Amino acid sequence: MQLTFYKYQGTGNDFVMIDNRTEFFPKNNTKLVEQLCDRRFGIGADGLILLENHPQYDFKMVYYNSDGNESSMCGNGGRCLVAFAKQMGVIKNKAEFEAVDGYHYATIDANGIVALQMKDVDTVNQQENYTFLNTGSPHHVQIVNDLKSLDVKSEGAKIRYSNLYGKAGSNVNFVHQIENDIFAVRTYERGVEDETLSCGTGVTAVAIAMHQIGKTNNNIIDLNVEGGKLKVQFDVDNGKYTNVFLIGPATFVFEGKIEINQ
Ligand SMILES: N[C@@H](CCC[C@H](N)C(=O)O)C(=O)O
Repeated sequence: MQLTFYKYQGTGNDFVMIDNRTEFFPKNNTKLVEQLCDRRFGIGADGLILLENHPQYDFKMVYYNSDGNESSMCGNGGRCLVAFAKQMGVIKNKAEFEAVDGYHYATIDANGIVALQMKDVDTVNQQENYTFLNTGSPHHVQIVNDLKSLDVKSEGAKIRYSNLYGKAGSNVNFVHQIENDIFAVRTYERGVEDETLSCGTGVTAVAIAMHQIGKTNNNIIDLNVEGGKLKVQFDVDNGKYTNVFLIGPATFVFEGKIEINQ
């Protein structure tokens, strides 16, 4: 059977998009998702996303990591899915959708900049050398001295598989402060098991963590990632972060057809 796919990227975090409103896609076929995401034997991507119908909202998001497993929220994927839904004619300039972590609202402007509302955060676990929080996905956030030369894959894997996070593991973000409200971030992603060029829930976690530990007092924060630039803004009251928005480009790359055996 031939599968039509669309490839998107958000600051270099790339995704295979599939319009599954007719529910044709074999959702439990882990091997198939893994193969479609494979950069040598498939299309190549950090994750795969299904656009599905929703009874109440504009659409539903189903997200898989490149290892083929369905996972927790993907911020860049959510932003790319909004752009894809626009391309498919499902939405115009704003969207309401459901993802694994609940309801999301988003807007998309004429330049393809997507502002995606992320879940509220009211628990930030601050430790001496790191901060842990969940922004839809679990994130370890750690400030490092030499971000440029850090071996993110091996240092990230050590933390991801450490006793700290048990079987579920965590994504791991390494951070360097550039200015009061500007941070550089490199992320090791669980489920990709490598560094990716950007992680949306990751930079959201970094922005909130840096505010919570007093590295910045701004509520609009710039995040420089390997694949580009993102912005996170939020309201904060007594340690509770609300109206959290992840803002940045979501870009269509190409579309195609691929032969699959189910
Ligand atoms: N790339 C994502 C995060 C995707 C989920 C993550 N790999 C996990 O399994 O926790 C993002 O942009 O947020």
